[in-house]
Amino acid sequence: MRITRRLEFDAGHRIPDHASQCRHLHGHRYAIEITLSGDIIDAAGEAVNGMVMDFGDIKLIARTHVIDRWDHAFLVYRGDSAVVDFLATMPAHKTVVLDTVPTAENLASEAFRILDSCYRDLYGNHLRLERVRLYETPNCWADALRPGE
Ligand SMILES: Nc1nc2c(c(=O)[nH]1)N=C([C@H](O)[C@H](O)COP(=O)(O)OP(=O)(O)OP(=O)(O)O)CN2
Ligand SMILES: [Zn+2]
Repeated sequence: MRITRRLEFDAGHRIPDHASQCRHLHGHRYAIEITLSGDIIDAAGEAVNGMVMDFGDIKLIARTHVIDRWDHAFLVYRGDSAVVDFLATMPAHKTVVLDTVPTAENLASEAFRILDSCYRDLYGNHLRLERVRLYETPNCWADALRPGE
């Protein structure tokens, strides 16, 4: 069984080498869809009975490890020194420095990398993260899958 939880957040970014508009500082209303697979838990009387994982718990983990860190932050590539240095001049600015340029593909990969170990098989139902889909705009998205799949 596969289940998916969608969350949204706002963030700024730029793609420094982009040939067109995306090299400028701008922002998006991002959406992230987290897909988990696992067996349906058969545990009468337990809060999770009949679920793969409680959607509320999927959200809580995603918020703790990704969403609350990225929401209303500027996502900047470590090598984009002009922007890294500029943001450092702003006291207490919410900046997330990444090892890759903040494309939809790289953000989806980074979210997958962070979240993979966060969704743990606590009920023996073979729970695992299957996919992180990251929408940069309603029309543009990237899917990060487990390596080799
Ligand atoms: N493969 C990728 N291509 C582009 C990315 C990306 O992350 N991966 N990112 C951008 C820009 O960040 C841009 O903000 C989005 O691109 P754009 O094509 O302009 O999307 P829009 O939704 O704004 O375009 P509409 O035509 O208005 O739908 C560029 N490319
Ligand atoms: Zn963009």
